Amino acid sequence: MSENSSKKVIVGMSGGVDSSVSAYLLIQQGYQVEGLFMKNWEEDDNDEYCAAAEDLKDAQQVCDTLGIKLHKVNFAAEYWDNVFEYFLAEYKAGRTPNPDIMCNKEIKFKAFLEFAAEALGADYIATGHYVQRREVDGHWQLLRGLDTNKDQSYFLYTIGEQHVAQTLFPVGHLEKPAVRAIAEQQGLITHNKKDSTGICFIGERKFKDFLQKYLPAQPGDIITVDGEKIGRHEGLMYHTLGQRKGLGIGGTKDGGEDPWYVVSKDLINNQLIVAQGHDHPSLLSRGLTATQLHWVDRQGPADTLRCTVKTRYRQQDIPCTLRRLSNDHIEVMFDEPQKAVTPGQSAVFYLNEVCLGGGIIDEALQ
Ligand SMILES: Nc1ncnc2c1ncn2[C@@H]1O[C@H](COP(=O)(O)OP(=O)(O)OP(=O)(O)O)[C@@H](O)[C@H]1O
Repeated sequence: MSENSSKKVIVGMSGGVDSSVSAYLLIQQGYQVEGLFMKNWEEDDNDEYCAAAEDLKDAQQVCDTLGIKLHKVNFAAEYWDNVFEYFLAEYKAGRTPNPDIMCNKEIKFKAFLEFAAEALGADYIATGHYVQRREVDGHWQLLRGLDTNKDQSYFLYTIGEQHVAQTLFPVGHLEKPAVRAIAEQQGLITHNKKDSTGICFIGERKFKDFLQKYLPAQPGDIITVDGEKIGRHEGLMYHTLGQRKGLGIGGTKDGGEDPWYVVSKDLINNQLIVAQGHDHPSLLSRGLTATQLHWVDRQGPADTLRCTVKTRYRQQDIPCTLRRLSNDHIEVMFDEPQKAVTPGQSAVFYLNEVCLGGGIIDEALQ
């Protein structure tokens, strides 16, 4: 009998392939495995989008195939209060939030973890995230997933060492095609299910219509960096910095047909500020400041640190120097200027494979 057989693991079953294979691998490793499906969003009666019911059906079928129990829980109230309200408030403040990061912090590694430990007696929880963990001198580190294409550490930087210690990531050392192959071999119906996209738990809705249901749009002017009015926008919240498409404006007589890019938002005057050409200097930042910091080791760097940063998911690592301005405020200077550094998005720091933590971008430094 392996020592794992005395440990109970609750796997977050999303109805996707990664969590299906995670549950299978944990069973292979000898753990006592049960699944937990969360519902975090209540659809309207007339909502055409109801993927949650499909996902639950798939999760149940996978658990039946694997011969494990599936529990269900509803965290829609927690999601609304701690993720969705924040998401709306950030949009209102002219920023571009990342609700998936907040969802991991408040739901998967808080509500879910507490429920699994307290109500279901879990020793560990497990998820199908593509990240890894390692214990060094009695401290748990969060590492990037082996599959560089799928690495999800960017979304998990808010989780502290104690959460890493309590969580197993069974697919983090695998490449996605290998995960699908295992699912197929094991006859799991999720083996060819498409990867989820869209906002976590809200899904792939028409984003503009969805946001409009909650925040009234305020149309205003589109102004060039030189102060010339060149069009109208339907609402600042529909635009993000560095965005190229959808401005509804063509070229100008002296700028040729080069496309326009959003370089900033003037909240006071409700103006969208744009510049022409993808390499316009207004699109570039030398660095950023960030707040709402979370460090996996809970301490973070003492003063200054040479490391790398990602200012959005799937970005190449940017070499940088991080300097602490105060306990919850840092300045980060890039070795090379970067495009479209966006307030509200997260800056996540790495030392080689180790995800150190991160914060919310407050200001892009020009
Ligand atoms: N509704 C849910 N109930 C329980 N756990 C969930 C749920 N949604 C996501 N999770 C957990 O969080 C992990 C990461 O979720 P994400 O939405 O990023 O999906 P993913 O990477 O496509 O994984 P999967 O293929 O398992 O859906 C999942 O693998 C699963 O363990």
